Amino acid sequence: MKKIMIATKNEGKVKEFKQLFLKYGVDVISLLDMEEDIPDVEETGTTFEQNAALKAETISAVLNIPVIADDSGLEIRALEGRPGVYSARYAGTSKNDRANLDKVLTELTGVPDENRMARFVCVIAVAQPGKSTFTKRGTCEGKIGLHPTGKHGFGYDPIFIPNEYNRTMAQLSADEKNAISHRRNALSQLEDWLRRT
Ligand SMILES: O=c1[nH]c(=O)c2ncn([C@@H]3O[C@H](COP(=O)(O)OP(=O)(O)OP(=O)(O)O)[C@@H](O)[C@H]3O)c2[nH]1
Ligand SMILES: [Mg+2]
Repeated sequence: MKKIMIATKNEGKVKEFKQLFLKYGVDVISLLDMEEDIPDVEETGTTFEQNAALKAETISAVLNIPVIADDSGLEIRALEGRPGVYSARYAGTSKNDRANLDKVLTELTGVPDENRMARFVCVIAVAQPGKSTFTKRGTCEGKIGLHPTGKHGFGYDPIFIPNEYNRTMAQLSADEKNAISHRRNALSQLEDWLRRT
């Protein structure tokens, strides 16, 4: 089976990519599979595209193989797009999912349902030795609920209600999330590259 390295240490992303790549006959490996410890790539960019490219290119250069990376996050209209690229570390550098979503809910206290619009964004970068890096962006539109609900997924899934659903992303099964997610929508745009690789 073909193998692809994803430059991430996020278990939630790895699990989803493993399932999403199955239909392309690709086995996903990640930094969590590496024996030697690979230091975190500092996410110094101000856009998802910059950070995804930074992670993919850094790890591709270290391993000298093609690498893809995912930079993703939640953009909330009433918060002018925050937490955005800072989604993983919104409540501090310890990357605590629960603290992050509690901070969002606190900031949205008193904001009525119709003003709680949000979108998940996922940018996938592909870095290959000797070739130019390219990126693809997928989104998933929805709104922020009033309370965390559901136990599937990761991150902000318990407070994100996708459009046309009355359940949070964390109440959807893995298959249901993978059919509509920002990650699915970004990966779909890589199909040509996957066929050629
Ligand atoms: O509810 C969610 N469902 C999702 O599907 C999702 N995708 C991303 N996120 C949030 O955005 C951060 C990404 O930040 P991020 O791209 O820098 O990743 P990360 O730092 O966790 O891992 P790495 O890939 O950088 O190693 C994550 O930590 C999450 O908080 C999600 N939340
Ligand atoms: Mg990160």
